[in-house]
Amino acid sequence: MTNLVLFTGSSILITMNLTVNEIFYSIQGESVHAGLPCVFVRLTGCNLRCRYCDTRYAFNEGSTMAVGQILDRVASFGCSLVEITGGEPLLQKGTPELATALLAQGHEVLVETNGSLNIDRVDRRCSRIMDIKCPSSGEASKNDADNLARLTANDQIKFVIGDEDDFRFALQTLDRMPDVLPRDRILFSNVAEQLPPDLLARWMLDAHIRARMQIQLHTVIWPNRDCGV
Ligand SMILES: C[S@@+](CC[C@H](N)C(=O)[O-])C[C@H]1O[C@@H](n2cnc3c(N)ncnc32)[C@H](O)[C@@H]1O
Ligand SMILES: Nc1nc2[nH]cc(C(=O)O)c2c(=O)[nH]1
Ligand code: SF4
Ligand SMILES: [Mg+2]
Repeated sequence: MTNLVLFTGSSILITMNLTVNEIFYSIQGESVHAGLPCVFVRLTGCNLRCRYCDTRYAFNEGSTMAVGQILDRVASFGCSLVEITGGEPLLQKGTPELATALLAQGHEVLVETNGSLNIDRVDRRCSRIMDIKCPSSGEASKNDADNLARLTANDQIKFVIGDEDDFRFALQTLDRMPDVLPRDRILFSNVAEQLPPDLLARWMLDAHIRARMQIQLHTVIWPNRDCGV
């Protein structure tokens, strides 16, 4: 969707609209930024259907907003850290413009993506937090292997592990990966309420893994909330 904004004189600015599910201010619950106050812009729509997805409410529901409206809403929270998530943010044509506009306003910008689409659609000054989907998600065949060569030291990768087969898959993927990311930017998370975190911890310790374990912090803080946090 596009909006046309006409200026006096000869220049025409074309700006994009996006479909937004929710915008909220919370404690970052994932990534290397976990624990920091953060504004979340959750975009509508996803091209995958992971078996464990905790955000199905963002598949279809949303309202149209112009980039400028999103910037105003984000600014109202007075927080420098912003995450664009979804749904799948790289699906929407306006996401690159939104990310670059947030950077221009001085925000630190995280983009959470499922790894099936070209991550270079968004500015490399963003930290792209890229899931590598494991077999138990049912969507591992959608991983774009070319994304591994696009990662920069500012990005993060994430394996959401549902069982031991997923853990082995993650180890094998790391073995084959270019050595771009430091170990603290390689994240292993358990599928909430499916894989007990102590089991994942044991596997990671036994493998002497060079990666960071994560538990979704917001689900610990707000166990009974499934959106808006
Ligand atoms: C809702 S997704 C949105 C961004 C993008 N679609 C993706 O999958 O990365 C955000 C993150 O939540 C993770 N996630 C979704 N459901 C989960 C669950 N039940 N337990 C743990 N992590 C989950 C996803 O794997 C992803 O890392
Ligand atoms: N608090 C909080 N932190 C998050 N980090 C990534 C999230 C996401 O859904 O992408 C998320 C979320 O939904 N809530
Ligand atoms: S890619 Fe992300 S939003 Fe889409 S189904 Fe999987 S976890 Fe949910
Ligand atoms: Mg979430």
